[in-house]
Amino acid sequence: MKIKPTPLQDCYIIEPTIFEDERGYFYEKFNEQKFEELTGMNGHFVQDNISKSSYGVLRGIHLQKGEHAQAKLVSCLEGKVFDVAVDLREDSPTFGQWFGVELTPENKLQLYVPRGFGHGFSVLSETAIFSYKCDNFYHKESEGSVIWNDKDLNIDWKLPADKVLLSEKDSQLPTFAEKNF
Ligand SMILES: Cc1cn([C@H]2C[C@H](O)[C@@H](COP(=O)(O)OP(=O)(O)O[C@H]3O[C@@H](C)C(=O)[C@@H](O)[C@H]3O)O2)c(=O)[nH]c1=O
Repeated sequence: MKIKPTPLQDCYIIEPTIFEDERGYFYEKFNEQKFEELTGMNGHFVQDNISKSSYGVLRGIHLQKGEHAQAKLVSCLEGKVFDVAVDLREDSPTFGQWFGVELTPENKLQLYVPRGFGHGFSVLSETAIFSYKCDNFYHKESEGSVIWNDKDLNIDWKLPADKVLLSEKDSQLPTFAEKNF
């Protein structure tokens, strides 16, 4: 397992070590001990989520606030997504900055999105199955959010704007300046 830093503090790309032989391949998708050694972050995750989405779907930008804050370790099991993390920690040197990476089953990359970050992804393939671990439980009342097309964040979601498909909830989120995080 290799850890690559991103421009955002505490946010990492995780690249697995692949063992190939005549049968196919093997890799450790997650190893709590190695993850903690390499990142210095909490590797104890308590909830695993899966979502399936069609081309153009954009989920985000979401986080959980306060004592229900969640770090996420995210990957794509089928298709292709553009995954985005936004540093929403006001005391962070990278506050207000975003980072995006393509995740696919072929590149096998995972993104570690720390607590206090907003997270979202866009679907670039016909369908995509998205998988993520969370280090704190879902708590609906603690949801925070930023609208996907916020002018200050100016995120390039790699999708034509007229193809973007949002949930009812995600089409009415506050702006970055409104600070719902
Ligand atoms: C996130 C979540 C949702 N749900 C339920 C609530 C709702 O009825 C249904 C769909 O929820 P949402 O519309 O919020 O799902 P979705 O828009 O996919 O929300 C997710 O987006 C990505 C970007 C994230 O980062 C995640 O943390 C999460 O916020 O699933 C749970 O039961 N547990 C959960 O952990």
